[in-house]
Amino acid sequence: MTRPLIIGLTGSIGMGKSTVAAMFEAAGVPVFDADAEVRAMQGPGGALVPAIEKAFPGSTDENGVARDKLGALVFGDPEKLARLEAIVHPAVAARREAFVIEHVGAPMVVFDIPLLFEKGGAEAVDKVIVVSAPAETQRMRVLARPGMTEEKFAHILELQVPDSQKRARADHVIDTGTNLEKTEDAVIALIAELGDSYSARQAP
Ligand SMILES: CC(C)(COP(=O)(O)OP(=O)(O)OC[C@H]1O[C@@H](n2cnc3c(N)ncnc32)[C@H](O)[C@@H]1O)[C@@H](O)C(=O)NCCC(=O)NCCS
Ligand SMILES: Nc1ncnc2c1ncn2[C@@H]1O[C@H](COP(=O)(O)OP(=O)(O)OP(=O)(O)O)[C@@H](O)[C@H]1O
Repeated sequence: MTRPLIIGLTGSIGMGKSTVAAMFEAAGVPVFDADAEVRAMQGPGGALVPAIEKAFPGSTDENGVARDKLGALVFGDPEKLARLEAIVHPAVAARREAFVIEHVGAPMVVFDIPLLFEKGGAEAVDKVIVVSAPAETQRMRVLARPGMTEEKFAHILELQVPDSQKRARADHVIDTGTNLEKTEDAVIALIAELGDSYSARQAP
């Protein structure tokens, strides 16, 4: 059986990636949510909790990883962030591979990966979709979130590949600067186009 077409879905903070991923899911495309996998493995009894406690003593409790505490420790300290990534990323990669095997026979699957360009992985997918909106729209969305500050937003942006570069490297860009209906129409049209490319791959 042919492996599904693997689509990497990415975009900078607040660009609407989660919303667009939900649109793919609603259209019947299986979506692997890297962030959700990380949260599950960092949650109560999660597989990564002991290793994270060992590397960052005091960063976990009975509810698993205290993400706000760990975030404050690692964002702003590249060496610590790299140490955390060395624990988290191989585990996510293993879950991703299991997901593909589970969906052999499906025409396509989406990997929702916030840091696809930042952390490598763009070469491990067949197509890259970048979700994007004007910078001012992104800014308004992000600053409206509870607990977000100008400083935190600026710092996260610094850690992320700029939107312009992501757009340039994408196979497809989904614009979320318009309304949800237009974005959904774009998602449906793209699924049809990618489905055609899958059929072509299967042709003898
Ligand atoms: C440090 C943690 C616990 C902080 O969690 P918290 O809920 O406070 O923040 P959240 O995950 O929402 O991240 C906030 C912003 O920072 C960005 N970000 C997260 N991890 C990283 C990273 N390794 N490098 C650059 N940016 C990052 C996110 O994309 C987001 O835009 C968490 O981000 C984490 O475990 N990160 C390491 C694992 C990782 O790389 N995850 C990304 C998906 S695989
Ligand atoms: N056309 C659109 N497409 C997508 N999202 C939209 C659109 N119009 C408005 N929005 C809103 O923008 C916000 C985007 O948030 P979302 O959580 O999807 O972003 P994200 O890129 O996943 O963010 P993060 O990387 O921070 O997790 C949502 O509140 C969503 O309702």
